Amino acid sequence: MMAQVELKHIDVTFKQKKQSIKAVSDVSLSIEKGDIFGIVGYSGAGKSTLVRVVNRLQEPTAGEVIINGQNIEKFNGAKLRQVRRKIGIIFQHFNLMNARTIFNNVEYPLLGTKVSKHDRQAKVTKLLKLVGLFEKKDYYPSQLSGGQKQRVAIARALASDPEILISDEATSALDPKTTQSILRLLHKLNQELNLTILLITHEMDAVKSVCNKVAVMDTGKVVEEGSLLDIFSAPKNDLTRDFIETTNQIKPALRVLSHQEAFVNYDNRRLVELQYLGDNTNNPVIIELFEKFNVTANIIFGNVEFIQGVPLGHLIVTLSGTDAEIAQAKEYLHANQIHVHDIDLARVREQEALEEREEA
Ligand SMILES: Nc1ncnc2c1ncn2[C@@H]1O[C@H](COP(=O)(O)OP(=O)(O)OP(=O)(O)O)[C@@H](O)[C@H]1O
Repeated sequence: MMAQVELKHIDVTFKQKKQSIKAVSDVSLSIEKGDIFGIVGYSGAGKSTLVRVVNRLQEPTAGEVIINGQNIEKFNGAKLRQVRRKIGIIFQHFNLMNARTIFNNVEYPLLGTKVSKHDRQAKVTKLLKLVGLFEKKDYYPSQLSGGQKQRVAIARALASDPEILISDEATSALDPKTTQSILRLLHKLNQELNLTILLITHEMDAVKSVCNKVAVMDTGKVVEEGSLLDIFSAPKNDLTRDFIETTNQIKPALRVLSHQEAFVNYDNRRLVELQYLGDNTNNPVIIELFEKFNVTANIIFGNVEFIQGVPLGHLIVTLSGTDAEIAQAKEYLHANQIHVHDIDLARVREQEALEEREEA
């Protein structure tokens, strides 16, 4: 299948008087039609600069941008405008026009096109209904909540029938519940309009909710990339792990344990984290450990979530039995595609102290 957006070896360097900043460094990504592709990274990682390259709001210093098989480097004038119309964009601060009504905000991109007044009105009506805001059509932006403003911005972005929607931190100013409702809307648009979405965010939770693919950026580079399920079940990079940790309760659970009396002098081979994917969830493995090896596994904490419809489970358990029995039990778990990590609570405490010092 031909990629819809292909970025090849993109560099963006900003030259200032004394120094130059490499905001994007050798990034290659391939986004297929219908993807909801997450690009996650901390502030300054280069995400916004990278996506601005996609519609050439930012010229790359090096590399190629290929949209629907066409290298857009030499495009200008009408041809570039045409490409840009196929790429909608929404931002953190909505960028609505405060002096115009909701209706007129959404209609705005259609003014000055060949679309007749009648068709414009029909289209704006349809779009406002699609985002659930038709009743507010005569309101002004200042009369709407943040989530509602973002819905207007989405409707406006859809007015030119884009094939691709770039969401640049579009939920970052919203509360968690509103964030989820906007993400659900984006997912609906992806499904119903076959809209390709590029979701730029520093929130891995947002990526986890809607994306099918994700790239993690750090200081201008993509450090890891893959399907959502691969990234969540087998992250390779420390930064990716940090982002994933923000989306589940395992780290806080370990911190609580690390301060409990009962775990002060524990044997760290006996406190383990089990991670399993998909069908393994159904295996009564814990019971088998007892039946086969006489090892009891006591569940201290459990977290199961669905990633692209596949269950991903984490259990923190204590194992009791002889050393030999426990070693056998661990081997058996490995053989059943259940990852086993020994938990080092002393390290958990050190890590916590370190983070507290950094925050102070
Ligand atoms: N026009 C510019 N001139 C000079 N430096 C820039 C310019 N735009 C961005 N930068 C720098 O490039 C780097 C990447 O910025 P960018 O905004 O792409 O990051 P980001 O991951 O989107 O972060 P944020 O979410 O904070 O915007 C930063 O160091 C930033 O200061």
